Amino acid sequence: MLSQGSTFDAWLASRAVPGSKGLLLTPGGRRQLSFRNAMLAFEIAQEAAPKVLRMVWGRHRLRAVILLSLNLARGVFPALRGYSQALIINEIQTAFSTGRFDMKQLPWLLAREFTRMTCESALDSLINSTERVVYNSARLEVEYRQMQLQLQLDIPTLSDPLVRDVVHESDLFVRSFAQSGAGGFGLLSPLDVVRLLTLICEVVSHVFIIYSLARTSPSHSFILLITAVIVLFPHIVSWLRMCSRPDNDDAYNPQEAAAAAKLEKMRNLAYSETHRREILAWDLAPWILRCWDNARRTMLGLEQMDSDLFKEFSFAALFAQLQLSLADILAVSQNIPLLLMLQSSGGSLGSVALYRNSVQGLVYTIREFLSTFRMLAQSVFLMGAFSAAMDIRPRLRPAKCMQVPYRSLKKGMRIEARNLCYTYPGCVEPALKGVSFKLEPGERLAIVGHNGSGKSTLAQILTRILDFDSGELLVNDVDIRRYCPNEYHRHISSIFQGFSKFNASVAKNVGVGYIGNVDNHGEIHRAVKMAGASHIVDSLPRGLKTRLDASGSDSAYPQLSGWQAYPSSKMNHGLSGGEWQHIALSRAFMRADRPEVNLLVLDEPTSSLDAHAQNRTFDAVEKISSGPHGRTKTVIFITHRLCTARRADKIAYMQNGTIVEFGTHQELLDRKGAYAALHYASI
Ligand SMILES: Nc1ncnc2c1ncn2[C@@H]1O[C@H](COP(=O)(O)OP(=O)(O)OP(=O)(O)O)[C@@H](O)[C@H]1O
Repeated sequence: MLSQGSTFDAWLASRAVPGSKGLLLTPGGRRQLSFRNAMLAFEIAQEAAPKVLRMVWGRHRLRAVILLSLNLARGVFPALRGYSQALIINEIQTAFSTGRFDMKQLPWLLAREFTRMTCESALDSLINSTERVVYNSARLEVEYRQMQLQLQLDIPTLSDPLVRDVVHESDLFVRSFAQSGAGGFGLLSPLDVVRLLTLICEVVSHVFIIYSLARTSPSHSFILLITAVIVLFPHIVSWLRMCSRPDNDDAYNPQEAAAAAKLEKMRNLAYSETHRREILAWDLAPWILRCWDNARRTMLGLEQMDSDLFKEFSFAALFAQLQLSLADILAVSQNIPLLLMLQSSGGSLGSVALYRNSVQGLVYTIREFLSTFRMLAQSVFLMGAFSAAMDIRPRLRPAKCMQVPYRSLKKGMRIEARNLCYTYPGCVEPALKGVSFKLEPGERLAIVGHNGSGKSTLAQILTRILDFDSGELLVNDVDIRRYCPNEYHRHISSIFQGFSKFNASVAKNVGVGYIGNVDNHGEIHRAVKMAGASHIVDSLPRGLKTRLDASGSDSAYPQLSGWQAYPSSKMNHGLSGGEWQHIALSRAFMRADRPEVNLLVLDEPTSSLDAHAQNRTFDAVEKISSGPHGRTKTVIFITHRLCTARRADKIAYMQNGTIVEFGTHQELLDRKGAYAALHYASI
């Protein structure tokens, strides 16, 4: 759940597309430079910055202080460099103008310059090594927190699009922590504020030098005025240019925002491995490319330029010409202060060189400062997202005061559902309507019904993957909402309809079913055997070590001539649908027979298996869920095959999101209702 604090509100407000009602910038979209956004950034920084900086700087407090001090010191060095070099030039000039070449001062000045250079290099390398430690530990901290967040978010929490967006931008914030502003995505982390301080220091020292030099001239006010124009003009021009032509990748109006969303969708589709087969089989490539092209054109403003060619061309050309002319005038005018200074009594070649060096340094530093500042301003919004994301509480996790420890029953799990209702987010029609049933520990329940009748939804609610909207679900006579999902999951083994396939070895694919035994090949072999999959594993080239191809592509393509051969040991092996189902069953069996597991939930576990394999699987389930003294686990399975349903103690027949018939196979047949009709139709 998102805690709606002021950081979150300000972050959300910053994403609003100007002039649209409720349209938001795509996650990661750059915010416009405006007064409103500046205020929002300030609001976010006020609340989030101390929190984030405390989090990341806490790891190396002393080093962080050293880093800050060294960076401030570094800011003075460019001015010192100019000053030291000016003294050397002056000494040489004096020698030439007086004709006395003893130059006693020169070795001393050169030694001083050499010392300065050595100190600067030493300082730079000290800063780099300190920066590496501080940045990397900060990076580790934020990356760890982001991973932790990502792993604890449950499906109901992630079904909120705002949560997904805030997590996305939070992830971008984490990526901005690549060392020393090299963010990789043109992002800067808040730690790069240090760079701003260095640049401010540089500006101050250059200004000080220029002022000191100009002071000696009678026309110092004029020199300072011209210098200010020379220094500030390029920045004013580039600012004006930026205002007239904002960055093309940013969506600042509703059409661009819609295009950005479409662009993202098409890009995801093009890169998706999951959809690759359909894209090829249905020849979707031209359509994807066309949609992408249209969206990209809108984003880049190319359509508008095409239709408004003359206006765009003339404006751009005029602007560029104007800029060039003014730049020429300024280049010439740079010499005016130099001439004035040379005329004054204190004017010397050294001071002229120093002035030039400082003016150029100032122009460069201000440019650096502005671009760093602009990037940092964007990172403030990402920092807001990170800070808001860290406060997300997974919806399924109960508040501490509500939590109850799970207590196992010997014979399995007692489950009682009372009037459960659930509607998927964004849907109107409920998927579950007033579902009620009761299961005693150790009982086996088969859920049957037509497609879309709510069977899988019910399975996900029973396994606490989804929450329900209303009603009650008691597990061992306790409200399921009072159990911590992690703890509850320890007592369940499940297979879902669209089970996971990993691009990993067979051993890993099976072993993750009980992570404590992920490397225990003995246990993995046992689970594989229980699932009747030994013959599949034995037929693979490297047995349990064979890497599987989850994308469904055929790994046995012939090597194209001229292409570097990929070692066959690294090639992933494809499996058939039924073979994958055996792997998924083995995974579920990794934990199914553990004593702490009280419930097995199997959603169509044998849908791709042949009749023999299906019977063997249900025999295995029966064996796993029974001990020498009777049943030990409750079993719930979903099936479309009524011959397997009759193996259960009870059958729930679902229709339109609710259980319309509930009882034993015989009771339901005697009732002569929907189940009986389906049963007779299937034989
Ligand atoms: N993620 C989802 N978002 C929105 N609606 C969904 C989602 N998943 C399922 N539904 C809808 O909920 C209803 C119940 O779906 P459910 O998957 O539970 O049916 P089912 O009985 O398991 O179907 P099947 O036998 O085809 O697997 C359907 O109307 C379906 O369209």
